[in-house]
Amino acid sequence: MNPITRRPSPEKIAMLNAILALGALFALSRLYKFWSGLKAVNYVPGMRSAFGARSNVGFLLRTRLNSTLFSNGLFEGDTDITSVVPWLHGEPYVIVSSMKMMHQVLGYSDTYDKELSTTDLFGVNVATVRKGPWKRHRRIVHPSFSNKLYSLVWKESMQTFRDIIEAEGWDKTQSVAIPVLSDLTSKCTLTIVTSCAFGIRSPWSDSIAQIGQGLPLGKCLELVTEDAPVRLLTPKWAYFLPIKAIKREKIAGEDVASDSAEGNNTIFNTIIKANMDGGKFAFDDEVIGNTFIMLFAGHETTSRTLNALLTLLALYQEEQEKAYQEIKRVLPDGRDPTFEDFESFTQIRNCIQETMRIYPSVNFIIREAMEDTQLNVTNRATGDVSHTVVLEKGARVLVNVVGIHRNPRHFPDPDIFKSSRWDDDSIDTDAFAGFGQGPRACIGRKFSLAEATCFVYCCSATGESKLTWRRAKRASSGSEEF
Ligand code: HEM
Repeated sequence: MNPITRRPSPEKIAMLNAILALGALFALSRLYKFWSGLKAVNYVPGMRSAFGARSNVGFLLRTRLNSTLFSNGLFEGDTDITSVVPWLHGEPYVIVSSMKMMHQVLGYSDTYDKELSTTDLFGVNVATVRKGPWKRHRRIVHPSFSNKLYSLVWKESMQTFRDIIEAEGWDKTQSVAIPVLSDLTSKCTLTIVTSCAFGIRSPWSDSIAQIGQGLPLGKCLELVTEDAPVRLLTPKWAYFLPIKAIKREKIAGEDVASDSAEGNNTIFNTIIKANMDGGKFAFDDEVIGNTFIMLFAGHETTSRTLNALLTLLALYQEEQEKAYQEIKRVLPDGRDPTFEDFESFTQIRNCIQETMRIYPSVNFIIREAMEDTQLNVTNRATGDVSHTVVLEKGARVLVNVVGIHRNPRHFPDPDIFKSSRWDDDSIDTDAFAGFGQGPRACIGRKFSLAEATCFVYCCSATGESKLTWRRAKRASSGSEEF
């Protein structure tokens, strides 16, 4: 064959050149990304990987980085600092794992602020905005978090548990096997938070056994999104108009300015009331954003905590017994507890806190440096400041909650579930970051503690019941039996 005829055409050569040039450009851009990442963390030693600690692509591909970083919590080395610098996708982070360093980052100073969120699903809200507008947002939501709301949380939690027992037929059987515990806790917390946030009470009609992997979150959100924007955007006088879309029974029947109805203690109603100006609603996106964030901030977090709590109580029978004895002590007459009894359940609260220490449902908290600053780095063995690291404006710091909670300097025998450590005065409770720290700490702390306390009571109140844990027959199914 004539070799000349085998030569690629000029078009092919041009295309090949273009591909090579693009490849070279891409490689250069990744090299630049890596180099600027190293600079951003000021060359703090740590992981150098394809994907960053919070890279969505990394999460999708389930890279080793994402799983090892947060499950181990601690790192090799002499200090409580490390870093992650990705070269393919994601942001570089300095990672801190001690109480002192956490306080520098999350404390009351203007040096650090929230990392700007790229997506605000339902609009700007108190959890995502930066310091400037944050005070206004916090003022919008703060009135909701009162004892009136916590009483409602308590009542709804009790009611939800009664619904579960009836719908699942737990009162007719000696033992209950829960195939996937997270299905139960997730549905439970969603039911409670939608009820307390919006006054929407969904019946526990679908058995969790039938639900399997999928939860009716979509259905709930559908209900919520149907009502909320209409209510928010409709002036009061418009309720009298013969328009079907706004003349819903729910909306038309409610006087949002009145305090008399019990349902008016929902987060939604209180936010609306707090934003009424001379009898008119001060409608805007912020009210929507701030109401919806409660669903997201308050649902999965509490669900994961309940999941871990029940599992740990089942594994540590003596801790479960202590909680049970406390219930009998606080309620000797066998009555159901009310929210007024909440503060008396100190043992249960210790168990919840200890669960959140070992398995925090928010396992890292991120801040961005608003100015050039210095971070005082603590020594792993002594806790003293060993050196300082200079960070430039824009550097991102990840507070490793798991790392702090499992740091033996703060919590001796960190891997052991020991509720009594919270009665020990020598423990520095400021090292607990389960609900965050500083001005941006969780506003829903008491909400979820009340919910979880009530849940533990309800579990023990179904007769002389006992939580036990059995390994699932099929290891891959992840099911737990109680
Ligand atoms: C066990 C359950 C919960 C955990 C572990 C949890 C954890 C946290 C953490 C760690 C923060 C601080 C985030 C940061 O500093 O960047 C936070 C903030 C927040 N949480 Fe929770 N939370 C829980 C339940 C709730 C509930 C039930 C609600 C509402 C109903 C809620 C609403 C919020 C809001 C609005 C913020 C933002 C506060 C602000 O920036 O001013 N959380 N939460």
